[in-house]
Amino acid sequence: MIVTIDGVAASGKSSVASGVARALGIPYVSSGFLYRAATLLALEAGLPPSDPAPLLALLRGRPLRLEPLAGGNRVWQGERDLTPGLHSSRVDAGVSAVARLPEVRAWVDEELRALPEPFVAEGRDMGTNVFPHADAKFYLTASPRVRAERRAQERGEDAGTVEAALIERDRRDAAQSAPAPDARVIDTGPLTLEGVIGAVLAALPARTA
Ligand SMILES: Nc1ncnc2c1ncn2[C@@H]1O[C@H](COP(=O)(O)OP(=O)(O)O)[C@@H](O)[C@H]1O
Ligand SMILES: Nc1ccn([C@@H]2O[C@H](COP(=O)(O)OP(=O)(O)O)[C@@H](O)[C@H]2O)c(=O)n1
Repeated sequence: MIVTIDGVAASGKSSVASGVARALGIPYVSSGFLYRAATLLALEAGLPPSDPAPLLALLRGRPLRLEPLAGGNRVWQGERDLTPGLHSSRVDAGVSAVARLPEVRAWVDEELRALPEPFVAEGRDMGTNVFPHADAKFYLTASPRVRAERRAQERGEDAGTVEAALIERDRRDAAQSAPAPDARVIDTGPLTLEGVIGAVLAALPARTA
């Protein structure tokens, strides 16, 4: 059984996916962590985002492992835990360019499709491209201002600066981010986190919930 939760940046995907997964007693999978990990490694190695070959060689030479824990995902490269470095402003700013590369998308898709069911998968194209046959699909939205205020509070940053960066990342991600035609779209703006998790759980087909 697969439930997909896609949406724009900071719309609540990982918090909602985690809450839904806990309620169902299954793991959740953050596809963005793999894009972020690839970006971190590219930045560390000084690789240009326009050239996928050296990055793919690096990813295949020292494979990454996504650990889909219910409370929060982790990404490992051998014994090194990459997770603490995945949410810096530097990775935020570079990730869309890396995620645009078809070779990197194929690598992420392959990693995700190898994971054992059941799980809740969150990202941008889980319901459209990676798991089109998912049992239930959701797409989360909220205004840039609401999302910026939430993320600024989480990171202790200025809401105006965060909002500008979110709008720019939405623009760069537009090509790889769209609701599946059969996804239920939820505006999380007027809802609490618990409210969104409840709405998702209430909309699951009987055999899934
Ligand atoms: N409906 C909501 N109401 C209030 N805060 C929320 C809601 N959904 C998410 N948040 C908060 O917004 C922030 C961003 O959520 P997150 O799950 O990281 O989003 P995403 O995975 O889409 O980037 C977190 O601090 C989270 O607790
Ligand atoms: N399925 C996915 C997931 C993420 N991504 C890319 O990875 C970036 C980081 O994703 P994320 O889900 O961790 O980001 P947030 O929305 O949590 O800020 C996005 O801005 C996209 O560029 C993607 O292209 N496709």
